[in-house]
Amino acid sequence: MSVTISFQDVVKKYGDTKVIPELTLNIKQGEFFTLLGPSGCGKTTLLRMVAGFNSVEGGEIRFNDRVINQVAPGKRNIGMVFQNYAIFPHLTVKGNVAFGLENRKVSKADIEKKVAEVLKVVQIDQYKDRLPQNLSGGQQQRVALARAIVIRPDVLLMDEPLSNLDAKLRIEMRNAIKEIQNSVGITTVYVTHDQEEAMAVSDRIAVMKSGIIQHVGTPQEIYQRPANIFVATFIGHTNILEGTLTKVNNEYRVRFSPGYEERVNNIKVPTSAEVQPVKLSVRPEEFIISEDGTGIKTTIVSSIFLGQNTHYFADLETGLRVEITIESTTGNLLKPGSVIYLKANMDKVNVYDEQGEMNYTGAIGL
Ligand SMILES: Nc1ncnc2c1ncn2[C@@H]1O[C@H](COP(=O)(O)OP(=O)(O)OP(=O)(O)O)[C@@H](O)[C@H]1O
Repeated sequence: MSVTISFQDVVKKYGDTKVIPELTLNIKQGEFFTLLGPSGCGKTTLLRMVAGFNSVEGGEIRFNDRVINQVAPGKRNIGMVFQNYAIFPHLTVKGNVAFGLENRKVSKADIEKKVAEVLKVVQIDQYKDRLPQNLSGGQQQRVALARAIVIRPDVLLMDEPLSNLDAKLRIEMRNAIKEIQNSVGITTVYVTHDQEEAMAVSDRIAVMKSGIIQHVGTPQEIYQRPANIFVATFIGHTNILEGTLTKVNNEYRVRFSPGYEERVNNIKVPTSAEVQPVKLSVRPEEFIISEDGTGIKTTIVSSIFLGQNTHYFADLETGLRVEITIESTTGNLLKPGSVIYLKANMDKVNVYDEQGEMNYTGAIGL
């Protein structure tokens, strides 16, 4: 049976170093939950704590209501998939998948039935008698996944399962993993440092930095309203511009510096300051070329034609280089040296305090 996983003030120390300080997080039953963050932020450490391979130095980890801090790894009913597959080279596909069940003393007839079922789910039943060396990387990863889910675990843990595959296969396999997880409904914790992969597979994502969760949300929430500038720049591309936020008659206006001023909706500011410096996050696709000579003055530096869109690099008068994505037209590309004026789609702009720690902007009709 699939379970909820909750972390309450969980601490991990290696020697005297706290790599995870007091982490609190709740993962829902059946959810596909991803830990995402740069190398060394503590994703694998946290996953290994759930698996029971790492000790817990403080707080509690629960499966449903049961505290599992002291439960041995073999008693947690967990399925695991790693980057290096870790399948047995001397066993056939069927033998690999049956292994966990044989260890659990399941009857022969039951093993046959369960293995056949799972091989169908992961779509490798036609290779059931092959040895792993005669399978592609993607097929081997399917075997690893089959082996993890055949025992009907309460929790499925995956640590960078796709990083050994080439780019095309990664996309194919991430779709397969998402579909398989959906069909079996096991609570899944997935670790990756690849933000695009995280967005593609997850119900929710926790973005981590230095052992601390920066933002937990759906892929849309995290992309559209990142909690702070670290998250905004880690997820997709964005431009961070300087500006000021002014309150006039209960209405907020943003001024890009240098640039122009425009009204913003959905702003919540904890201070009563009427004018304050802010940081503005504008994704490349949220710039609009202004036709009336007002806006943020920029000079085109270079362009990359990507088919449907053209990506430009341009310099502001301050020297700050920004990225702009514009739908390609059949006309000419903007040439290096061309001066254009930019405005931003204000509904999609994120307004942060001066430190970039707090997002003042509210939800976008999610
Ligand atoms: N056994 C250990 N002893 C001491 N420090 C460790 C140990 N394992 C990990 N660390 C440290 O803990 C921190 C978190 O490491 P962890 O492997 O969890 O990061 P990660 O986010 O999974 O990184 P990556 O994406 O590179 O795998 C790092 O600073 C790492 O150097």
